[in-house]
Amino acid sequence: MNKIIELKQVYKDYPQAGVLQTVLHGIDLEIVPGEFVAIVGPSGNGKSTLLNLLTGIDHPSRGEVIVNGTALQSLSNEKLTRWRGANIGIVFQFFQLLPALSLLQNVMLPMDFLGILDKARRKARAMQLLERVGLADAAHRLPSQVSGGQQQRAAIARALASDPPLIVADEPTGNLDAATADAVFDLFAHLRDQGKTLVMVTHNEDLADAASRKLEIRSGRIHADTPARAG
Ligand SMILES: Nc1ncnc2c1ncn2[C@@H]1O[C@H](COP(=O)(O)OP(=O)(O)OP(=O)(O)O)[C@@H](O)[C@H]1O
Repeated sequence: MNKIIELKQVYKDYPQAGVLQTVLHGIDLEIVPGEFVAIVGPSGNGKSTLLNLLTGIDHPSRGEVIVNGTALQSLSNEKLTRWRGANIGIVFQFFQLLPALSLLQNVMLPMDFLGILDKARRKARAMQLLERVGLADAAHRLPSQVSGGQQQRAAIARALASDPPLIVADEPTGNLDAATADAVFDLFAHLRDQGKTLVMVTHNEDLADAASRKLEIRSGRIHADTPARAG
């Protein structure tokens, strides 16, 4: 079967107090299109590092990362940025909204960057995405004028703007109250029904249980790789 993500013997070392520490130890992983993967495991065990590698935000010390048929280390930084915009929707805490732009402009940004659609359609699509995450009324506000949870939802809308085949999220419900977390949960279920691939780190057990596959990372290794629901 074709794969959307392939990691081959991926290692990541970081210098810590002048000594090289291995944070990921030879990860082999294949994810096929349409999978909904929850990455779980204790804090500090390499989950975010793994997401950074499979989005090309960081590179492995050794090994290969291939996403949607592209070996990420083969791309220049400039090409990688463009490639990422078209292929991956990212929902990370530090991938923040631009403070000087309204939520609507932030959601339009990936489409502006890639030159997708004409301006009127970009705006209509961005508005539609904001509606989907319950933010139609806040579309013209700046990020500083809405709550952390609303910013998080706007970031999810932005991640979907270029209609990427892959969505990668780090704690997507981390900042959200229960009702909003449920709305995000429904949105992800809808994306799964559309055949999108989702890879997310989550401590939310409901979200992890709704995944089709659960990867447990311990000490930089895949400790368990299981279908999240029986059958
Ligand atoms: N840029 C970096 N430089 C040095 N060490 C780093 C860097 N990024 C991560 N680490 C170290 O790598 C290890 C794994 O970190 P990582 O953030 O991947 O863990 P995590 O499982 O995502 O944790 P959490 O659930 O708390 O987010 C930690 O010991 C961390 O201190």
